[in-house]
Parts: sequence; structure tokens; C-alpha cells
Amino acid sequence: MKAVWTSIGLMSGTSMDGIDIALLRTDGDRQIERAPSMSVPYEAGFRDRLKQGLVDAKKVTDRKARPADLGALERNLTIRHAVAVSDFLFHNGLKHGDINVIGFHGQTVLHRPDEALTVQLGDGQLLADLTGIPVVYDMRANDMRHGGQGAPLIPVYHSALARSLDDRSATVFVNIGGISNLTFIGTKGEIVAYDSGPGNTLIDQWVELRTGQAFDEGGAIADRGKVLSDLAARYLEHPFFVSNRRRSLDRNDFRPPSKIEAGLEDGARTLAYVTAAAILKSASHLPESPKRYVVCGGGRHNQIIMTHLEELARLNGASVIKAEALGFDGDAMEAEAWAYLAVRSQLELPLTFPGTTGVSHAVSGGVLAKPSERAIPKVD
Ligand SMILES: Nc1ncnc2c1ncn2[C@@H]1O[C@H](COP(=O)(O)OP(=O)(O)OP(=O)(O)O)[C@@H](O)[C@H]1O
Ligand SMILES: CC(=O)N[C@H]1[C@@H]2OC[C@@H](O2)[C@@H](O)[C@@H]1O[C@H](C)C(=O)O
Repeated sequence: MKAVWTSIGLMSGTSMDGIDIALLRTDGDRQIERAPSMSVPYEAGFRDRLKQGLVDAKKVTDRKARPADLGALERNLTIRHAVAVSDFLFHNGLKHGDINVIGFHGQTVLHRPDEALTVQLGDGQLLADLTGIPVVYDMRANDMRHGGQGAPLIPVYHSALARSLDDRSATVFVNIGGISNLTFIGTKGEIVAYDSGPGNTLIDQWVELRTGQAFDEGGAIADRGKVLSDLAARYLEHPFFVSNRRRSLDRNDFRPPSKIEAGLEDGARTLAYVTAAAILKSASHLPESPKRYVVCGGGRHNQIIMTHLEELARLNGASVIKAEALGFDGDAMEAEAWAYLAVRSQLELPLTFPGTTGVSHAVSGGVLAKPSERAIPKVD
């Protein structure tokens, strides 16, 4: 029997809404026991600092460079993750010695796959020292070194979850985070994955610009609006959807409309429609038409995105269900994936495949940071 690891996954996604934490017991292969999860939201001031981080990162050409506030921001972000781990352990009656490894995503501040450049803020060594737990971090870089897009990395976890399902019809897992990405699992278990378009990030930026709210709760604002077809077409005719080559996305690849282009409600409705239509447009490049879409990520809480997705999928002969309908947790899935990837990294198993990131051959990845001998202050 293979060894089972107890692993914590930490994800700070492109929405920049907070840290998702999940515990997983896994052999890094088929055995997956999902355990508790938790989210720690960032306060508005820290989100603003992260947004400034995206601006500061635009100048970066060396992925280790931390100009302007980026060094201090990385340290602050890492300490927040350490505190989040400590709270998570406390709430779940665990000690740091119970955890074999942490998978630490950090915060993407720049992603330029065409230049083989991806930057995630997150000091793995500091996190290991503060928690007293070995940390696997920087999991995208090795994929890029081998010609991959550096994203998405979650497909290997989607595929592992899919193996537990009785229904083996062609399925797409859709993660509607800041950016959306999909993982197709064919009837023979083959995987094809890529980023599928803007997820919530345009909606969040639009709603914040107009109301100061961080997002459109439940899609209530969009519910009062109508789809502006010209504006929707402008997004959906972007070369990203037309090209035969699939590429991963940076948060800034799509920009929100300007204030004069739409009223609040119509803008929110149009962007929710664009999110749904982008998924279907991207899915048209799959080798086989999927029979069902399994939706994860915060976007599934926006009822208008879900309504449009259901309508568009139905026209293509597919159904849409939330991850929960299959017994999964759509909010914790990314963090679970990072826990899973950390274990795979330690076992030198592949994280990415030609069908997921376009990497030349299946490769592992990640950097291990062990707690330093001298590091006393554990946040237990
Ligand atoms: N109740 C809700 N109603 C509407 N939208 C919601 C709700 N809850 C979350 N969201 C949306 O989901 C987003 C967060 O989603 P999620 O945590 O999946 O993203 P992420 O992890 O940052 O992204 P990524 O997958 O791109 O890394 C929020 O920014 C918001 O737009
Ligand atoms: C560079 C980067 O951080 N990409 C994220 C982002 O958010 C969603 C999509 O774009 C996906 O490609 C990826 O995250 C997921 C979790 C992944 O790597 O699987």
C-alpha cells in the first residue's frame, strides 16, 4: 500500500479575495480523502495593495525580482498565510507535527506565458520557518521551463476526482475563479485542459468601479440588467477565442468596460453572459463535445452566470451541475488541488502533461522548503 500523506493546500487566487485552505489525505495518486477547509478573506486595504502589486509587477522581467513594494508585499502575504495555517490547525484540533507538507500557491502578480514568465509572490522558506512544516511552492515554473503555459495546474486533481465517479460520460470541470479554466475528461479518461476566458474578474472590477462593492452577490445586480450584444461581441471576438492555439491568461488580458459603455446593471449582466459564453466558446476547441459541465469556483454563486451557462450548454446538448452535486466542494477544490500537487511534487510524479499546459512531456515541479533548524517562532 502506498503511503498516505496529510497535506494542506493554500490558494490565493486571481480574484484576490482571500486565502483558501484545505486539508487532504492522499497518496498523490488515486487515494483522496477530503478533509476540512476554510477561507480567510483579505480586507479591502490589503486587496488594494495586491492590486498595486499587479501594477508594480508589470516592470518585472526577472521572476525573482521584487521591485517597488513587491518584497514587503510578499513578506506580508506569506505571514498572512502562516497565520491562516495556524488558525486552521487550531480550529481543527491539529498540530503542525500532524501535517506532512503544505502546497503553497502564493499570489500570481504577472503571467506572460508567451515570454515564459510567471511570477507568484510567496516566500516558501519563510512559510516553512513560521509554520514548522515543509512547504512546496513555485509549482508553475518547471512546466514553463519545459515549454508549458505554466497553467492550469488543477487538471491532474480534477482527473483524480473524476476517477471516483460512476458516470464516465465526457465531462468538463469548469473552475470559474477570477479567470476561468476547464478540464475535459473524455470517456477513456483522456485529459485536455486550458484557461477558458475571463471568470469573475471583469464582473468584480466593474461592480467595484460603479458601486464600491467587491462583487455582484448572487448576481443580483446582473439580474436587473440585459445583455448588450455589441459589448458582449467585443469580448467574445477577442483573438483568444478564435485562435487554434490555446494559451493561459493573465488577469489583465481582458479589461472591464469603461463607465460610459454601459449602465451598472446592463454591464454586470453582459459580463456575466460573457463569462458563460467564453466557457462554451473555449469548449468548442475540445476533441469531443462534453455531456456535462461540473462547475467549481466562486462564479457558481453568481446565479446569472449559471443561468446563461445552463442555457448555452443545453443548446450544445450538455447539462450543468455544481461540484456539490457530485459530493465535491466547489469552494475548496483549488486549495485541495494544491495539497494534492504538493504530495505529487514530493513523490516526483507529474503535475502537468502535454494535454494540460502544452508542456513538451509530463513533468513534475515545485520547490521544497524545509523548516530551518534555527527557526524558533512557529505560529502554532
Ligand atoms: N456569493 C457570491 N455571489 C457572486 N459571486 C461570488 C460569490 N462568492 C464568490 N463570488 C465570486 O467568486 C470570486 C472568487 O472566486 P474564487 O475564490 O473561485 O476565485 P480565485 O480562487 O481567486 O480565482 P482563480 O481560480 O482565478 O485563481 C469572487 O471574486 C466573486 O466574484
Ligand atoms: C497564472 C495563474 O495563476 N493562473 C491561474 C488563474 O486562475 C484560474 C486560471 O488562471 C488558472 O490558469 C490558474 O489557476 C488554477 C487554479 C490552475 O492553475 O489550475
